[in-house]
Amino acid sequence: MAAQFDINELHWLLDIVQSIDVGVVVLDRDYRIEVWNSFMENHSGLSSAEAAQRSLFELFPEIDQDWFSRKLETAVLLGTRAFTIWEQRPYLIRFNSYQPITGLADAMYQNVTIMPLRNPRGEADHVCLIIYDVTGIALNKRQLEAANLQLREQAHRDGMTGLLNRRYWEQSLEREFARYQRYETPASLVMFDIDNFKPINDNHGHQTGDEVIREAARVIREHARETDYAGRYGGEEFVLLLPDTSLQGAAQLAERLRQAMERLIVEHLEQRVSFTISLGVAQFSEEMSSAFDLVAAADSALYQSKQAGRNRTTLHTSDDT
Ligand SMILES: Nc1nc2c(ncn2[C@@H]2O[C@H](COP(=O)(O)OP(=O)(O)OP(=O)(O)O)[C@@H](O)[C@H]2O)c(=O)[nH]1
Repeated sequence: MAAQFDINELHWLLDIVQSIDVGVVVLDRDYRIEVWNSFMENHSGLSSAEAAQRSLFELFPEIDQDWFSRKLETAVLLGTRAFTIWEQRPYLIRFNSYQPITGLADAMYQNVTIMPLRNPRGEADHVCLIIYDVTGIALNKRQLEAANLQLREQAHRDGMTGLLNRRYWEQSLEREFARYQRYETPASLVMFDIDNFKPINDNHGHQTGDEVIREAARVIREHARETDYAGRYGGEEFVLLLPDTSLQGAAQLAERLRQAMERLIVEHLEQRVSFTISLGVAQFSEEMSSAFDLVAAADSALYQSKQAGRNRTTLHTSDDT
């Protein structure tokens, strides 16, 4: 009677293992498959008869054999469970993901438990793998991370132009100044302001004025390097901080910017507007005690450009201070 009960129990357990929504695989010590439940059948397209006695590594060459066998052998040696998680490796076996809404994941993300199985003599002569589909969790986390990154990025940007906003740009300036003080790496600043911008607004309207500002920002982006810090400093005032750049290098870039802006025709709401900019260029120097001394130096050079008739570049030299 008791034996009959045990067999029933075994049947139930087998039924449960067959139908649960996680992958169950049993391997012998040569990595040949002995148990392959219906989750594994459904996702791999291989019936348990087709998988039986086949080597896991032959059937799924995408498995990193060195890494996986090291993990599994350690679990057997220590007689404890081991785990692999999607954050370290997205999956053990590449299964297509059928996440209905997202369409973001081609492959199923998996967590895997590796569990040594002992025979009645206490020897771990088989290993059970339990494979969890964690695609939903992984995607949620990835989307959240991407959204947070985007939010952080947005918090650093000026909404109209996409350039760095003044607050973040000033933080970058202070970091660059600290680097200069520590390692004496040169850095220069190009600061410019659109000439006679008020009449552009007055004659063509505020929206066209905005478009001019956006176009000027686009030109800066075209000329700046990845490592430069291009920011909108005020209404129609822009800053371009150039790490590892001498005054002369910055002056060349300033002239290229000036000429590019001068050539530009902004077409907006059936209006065609051209404009010029006045620029000031300065570099970090020994006598500067704060990062903002660089802004003051470039600003005073910019002021000289305005005084001298606009549409020109002025370099700040130490004599000016
Ligand atoms: N359309 C638009 N106008 C802005 C924005 N921010 C500032 N302004 C305007 O820009 C104009 C700047 O004018 P001013 O500082 O007098 O300088 P300017 O007319 O460019 O003359 P100079 O700088 O001396 O060549 C002001 O009329 C501001 O209202 C903005 O985001 N959009």
